[in-house]
Amino acid sequence: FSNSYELLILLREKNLLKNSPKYWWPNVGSFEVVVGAILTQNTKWENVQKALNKWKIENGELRVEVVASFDVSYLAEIIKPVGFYNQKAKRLIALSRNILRDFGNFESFSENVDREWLLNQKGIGFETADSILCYACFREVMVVDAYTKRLLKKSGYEFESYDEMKEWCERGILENWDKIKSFYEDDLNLCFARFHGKIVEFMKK
Ligand SMILES: Cn1cnc2c(N)nc[n+](C)c21
Repeated sequence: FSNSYELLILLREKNLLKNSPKYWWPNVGSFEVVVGAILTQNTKWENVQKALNKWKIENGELRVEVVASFDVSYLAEIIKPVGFYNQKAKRLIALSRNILRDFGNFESFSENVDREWLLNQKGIGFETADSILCYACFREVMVVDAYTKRLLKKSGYEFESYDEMKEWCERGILENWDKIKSFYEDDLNLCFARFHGKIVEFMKK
């Protein structure tokens, strides 16, 4: 493939998201995605699901107001399966408090947050910030991760930086946006959400 549009076409034929939620990440558009994006750092997704399921059994749906009120030891106990649980608990509580301080609630955060604000939060780097923007805030931005890097490297592409790889992934598709729109029946096509999900599922096989 010579650009990301052609890569998307190749991946689409493999029907990689048939067992996944519509936009791949479970509960897109929710605060749960923000939590999952932090929890999944340096661990397997299965561990994140374990921690989230345990959490929801005890506390019901994840809400930013509730996390902001947790003490670190209580949250660390719940998220133990993901590793680095004290650090992640501290960061999730601080992030939740900053969301309430700067935006008032999750809905306003989802509409108004930008990458800079996220990158200023402790424990949020490029991949976590872009995951939150894409899957929690419905922004058409591409998430690139170790799977993306490996796939592109295998196909002969080398990049100097995260942002250069992200730009390559976005450019090819944006240049063919009119064709893309015809693929997806609904308006909210979150193309990059599916594209990233397909790459991860392809590389996990
Ligand atoms: C949402 N999400 C984040 N990281 C994931 C992964 N590695 N594998 C599968 N899923 C669904 C994931």
